[in-house]
Amino acid sequence: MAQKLLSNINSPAHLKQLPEEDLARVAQELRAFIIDIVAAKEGHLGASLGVVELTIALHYVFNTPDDQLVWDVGHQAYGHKILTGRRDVFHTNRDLGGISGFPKRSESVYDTFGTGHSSTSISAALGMAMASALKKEDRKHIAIVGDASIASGMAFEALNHAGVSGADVLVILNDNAIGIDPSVGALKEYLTKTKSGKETGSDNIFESLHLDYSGPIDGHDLPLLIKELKRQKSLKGPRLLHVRTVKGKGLKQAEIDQVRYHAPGKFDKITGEITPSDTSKLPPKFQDVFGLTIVELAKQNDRIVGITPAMPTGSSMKIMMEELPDRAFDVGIAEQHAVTLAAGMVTQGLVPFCNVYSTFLQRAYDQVIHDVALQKLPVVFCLDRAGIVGKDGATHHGVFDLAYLNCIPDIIIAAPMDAVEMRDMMFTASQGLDLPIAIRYPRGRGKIVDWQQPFTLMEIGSSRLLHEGKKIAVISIGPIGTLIQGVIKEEQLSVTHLDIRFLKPIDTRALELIFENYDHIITIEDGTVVGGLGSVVGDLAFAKAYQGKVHKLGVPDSFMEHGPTADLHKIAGIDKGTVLKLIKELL
Ligand SMILES: Cc1ncc(C[n+]2csc(CCOP(=O)(O)OP(=O)(O)O)c2C)c(N)n1
Ligand SMILES: CC(=O)[C@@H](O)[C@H](O)COP(=O)(O)O
Ligand SMILES: [Mg+2]
Repeated sequence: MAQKLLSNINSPAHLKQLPEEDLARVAQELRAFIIDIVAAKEGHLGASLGVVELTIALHYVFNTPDDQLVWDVGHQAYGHKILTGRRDVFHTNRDLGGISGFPKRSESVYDTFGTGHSSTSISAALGMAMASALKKEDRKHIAIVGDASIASGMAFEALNHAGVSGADVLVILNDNAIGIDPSVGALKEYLTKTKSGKETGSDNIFESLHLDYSGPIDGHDLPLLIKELKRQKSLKGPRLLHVRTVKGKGLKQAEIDQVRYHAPGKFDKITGEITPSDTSKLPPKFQDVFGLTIVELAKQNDRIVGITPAMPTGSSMKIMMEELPDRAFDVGIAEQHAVTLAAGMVTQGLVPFCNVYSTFLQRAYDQVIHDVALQKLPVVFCLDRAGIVGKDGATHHGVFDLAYLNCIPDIIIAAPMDAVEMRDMMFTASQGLDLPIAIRYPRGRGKIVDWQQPFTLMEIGSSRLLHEGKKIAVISIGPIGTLIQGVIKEEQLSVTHLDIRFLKPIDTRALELIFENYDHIITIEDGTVVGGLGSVVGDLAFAKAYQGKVHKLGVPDSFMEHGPTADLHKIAGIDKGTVLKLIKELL
């Protein structure tokens, strides 16, 4: 589609110069532009398509960036980026060195608050509004939050405070009745029932929280949106505008299959069809190893249950939700609740597998310590997307878990090298442990095709010696060990390789043997080098007065940007080239 209008919009000021009648055309062009680029470059599609009109109306009515827009999660902000001076670089979205897929303060003054994790926008906008009030500045603060994200505890905490704050904050609830997967919970039903102004027959939940509620209104009706936003602009105080939109709006397939088109990968920009790829002969994704294995285990042990906070598709918990619907639960974007719910279940004799993306477990840190580890409740945490995740970038890399879990007493920390080990770890955990366990594994596929081997019970804290050599011992944790195996084999290196498997309890006997027999130890992990495997081995080496040298390879002490995972591994120095170079230098 010709970008007649969009090609002249380099900032919201240009948008504002257009007559209101032209905005529908801008919406068409903006949608086409997003589809064009995301079809080829991948990324988050559905959410951005759904807020095209809302984005245009917000920048048309409000005086951005002086008036501050705070996007929740930020995966819907593509239109916002394109209208705020990033149209010509939008094709670099999520590339190494390109723009981020999420709002980022260092990228633009229009990105008022960095995001990626959900449910932060109301707190942030409220903070800005309170600061403006104290500074006696007259500007508007607007949080745009989705129906799944507003159901999270943090969003509720902010709403509860906003209602009594007196602050000039507008919360726009972008209600499309879906998260990545269908939204869950009573609030979803409440929002669906809310027909106009106040829900008939009962108090409006937002008004009960002292927010001035308006809506719901059609979020694709531009004239109506503009009229309502102008009215909102003239108001003051905490208020909430309920807007109904359709996720994927404007691309038929994306509207029909909203889960798939949340982030569909490459697709045909004309037909909308997702580019087919034959994955049948590939090794499975780790998430599917989880999803298929938990069903297998749960069929043998009726005490096993599954919990996911809003990621049934991404974690493959949906396999269990389909096969054993009474025993697998999507609790919504509620990581803290998911963890303590699991803890509660353990007290009653269940064996909950609580599957949380590594990066999102950060939000439930206190629950892991206070509700689980402190009480020695054997919750089985399956931490998906551990390590560098690629194009989602700094907000989503699961690189801190080894470090943040390792300092907690009474928790077992495991990382399988491959799918077979992962199955065995899950099996071992399902047999009943007396401590909680975290099993971390990365985004993407492993290397083993024939992975559904009979289960083997593992000894907790035991490592696996994979190769014996001289002078140098490489200690790996997780699937990065496969890379080490490959390097040793291809280059016929005479080095020792230990798959440590458990960071806690660590195999001190195996490590002591290494301290006694090798001049150099290389630790390698897909996680931060500060506090992870390298630190643990380094500390133990020091305590044992090891005379050799410990070389720690891992993600450096800085936030990793976005880009293809392989490129980021190189930048972090956990790639084949770096390992080989180091070994050759040491040999
Ligand atoms: C704390 C946290 N948990 C989980 C996610 C993963 N996640 C990203 S978007 C999303 C759904 C958001 O749904 P909603 O707020 O309704 O926005 P929509 O996608 O419908 O626009 C989820 C669960 C996240 N980003 N942050
Ligand atoms: C925006 C968000 O948080 C999710 O959509 C995330 O990008 C999912 O990551 P995966 O693609 O690894 O499931
Ligand atoms: Mg939604």
